[in-house]
Amino acid sequence: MRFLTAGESHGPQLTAIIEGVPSQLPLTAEDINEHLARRQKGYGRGRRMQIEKDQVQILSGVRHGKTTGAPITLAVENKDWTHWTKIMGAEPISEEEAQEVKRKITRPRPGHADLNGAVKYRHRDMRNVLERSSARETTVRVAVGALAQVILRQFGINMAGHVLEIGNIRAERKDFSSVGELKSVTEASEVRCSDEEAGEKMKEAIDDAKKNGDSIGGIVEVIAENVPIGLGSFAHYDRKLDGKIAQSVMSINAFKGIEIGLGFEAARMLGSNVHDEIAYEEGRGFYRKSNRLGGFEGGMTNGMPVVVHGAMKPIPTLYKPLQSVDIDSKEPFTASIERSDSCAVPAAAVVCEAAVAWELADAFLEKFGSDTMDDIHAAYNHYQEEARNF
Ligand SMILES: Cc1cc2nc3c(=O)[nH]c(=O)nc-3n(C[C@H](O)[C@H](O)[C@H](O)COP(=O)(O)O)c2cc1C
Ligand SMILES: C=C(O[C@@H]1CC(C(=O)O)=C[C@@H](OP(=O)(O)O)[C@H]1O)C(=O)O
Repeated sequence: MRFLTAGESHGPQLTAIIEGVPSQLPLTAEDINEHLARRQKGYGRGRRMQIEKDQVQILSGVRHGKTTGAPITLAVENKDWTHWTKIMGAEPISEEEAQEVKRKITRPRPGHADLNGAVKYRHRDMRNVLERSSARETTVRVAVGALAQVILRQFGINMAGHVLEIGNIRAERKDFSSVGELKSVTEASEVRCSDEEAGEKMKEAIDDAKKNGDSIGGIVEVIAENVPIGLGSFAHYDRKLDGKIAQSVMSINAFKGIEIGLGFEAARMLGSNVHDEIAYEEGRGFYRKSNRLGGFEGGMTNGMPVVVHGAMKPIPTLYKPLQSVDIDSKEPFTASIERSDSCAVPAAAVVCEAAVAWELADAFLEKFGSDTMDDIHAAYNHYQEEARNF
């Protein structure tokens, strides 16, 4: 599969075109809206989330609730667009009108794409950069990830994304018997954290940051269970699935790090405490007694749950302004802002889940075929039987 997204933060809509989705997959807008609503929630978000009510429109590739195998178009409206039609319209306008509508953005915000994008594309109005580099785009990436999860669920692969850390507040690890259980607990929490006590402290940390005009980041975790052995390949660098997941997660706005399993911690430990010993049981086949490596060896899944961590930096737009330099006057200034999230880590957990879901679903279809669901089920069942009896 492949997909492209298009759309600006304050333009009319965000759009995704997804190619390579098999036919006969049951798919409804509700399957996607559920995830869009999850992304909008979470403690620490700014006023924009009160304006938007993200709902997908399925504009092609689905008929009477089932995919046809043709490219699928998903669109999500920006409700805020009504306030921006003049500023963001596609029709040409004169210099005077441009002055009237809104002055050019010439003050780059540290931590954003503004300055690099302006130099690269030679824009003197940095709105041309910030509109597309905004994390508003993650809306439609979540829509694409929701579709990927519909595919995965057909094969019993369940996923959850949740918050492990906000600033220096860390959640206590709890044992859940299933990803579904983890998901229901975390969705009930405003910070999407399974540890109630830590969750309250996380909210306080977000409040403190906000009160001080600051922002705060954190770490999210995504878990996928019932993933078959052998998605991805050791055979070539660009087929290694852990590498593809890393690219996808790092492409999320404000993500500065990714770990699979123990991740960076593995580098500080001895080998005997890192590697997952192999066991065998008649009827079940090979399995591991532990899952420190997060379900990956040799760029391939090993049948254990896939465990991915992503680190999000604090939101760059601060009410406590940072120093910058105007690109026209070359004068220093301290940035002022109208609105911003103070923490978007709970929302980012949903985005990270979508990124991992896409890569897993793509690798799944690469292994089991991608034309029509019946054929994929047959290939999957045959392979799983072989793997159990290997
Ligand atoms: C869900 C989500 C919401 C975000 N909201 C904001 C925001 O309100 N204000 C802001 O300055 N940055 C926000 N960001 C982060 C910026 O989009 C991001 O830092 C910026 O585009 C620069 O990209 P980089 O941090 O990946 O280098 C958000 C990120 C995510 C994932
Ligand atoms: C719109 C979303 O996030 C936006 C991401 C964002 C940024 O700079 O990345 C800045 C803010 O937008 P605005 O400047 O319009 O308030 C966030 O609200 C969203 O997540 O749907």
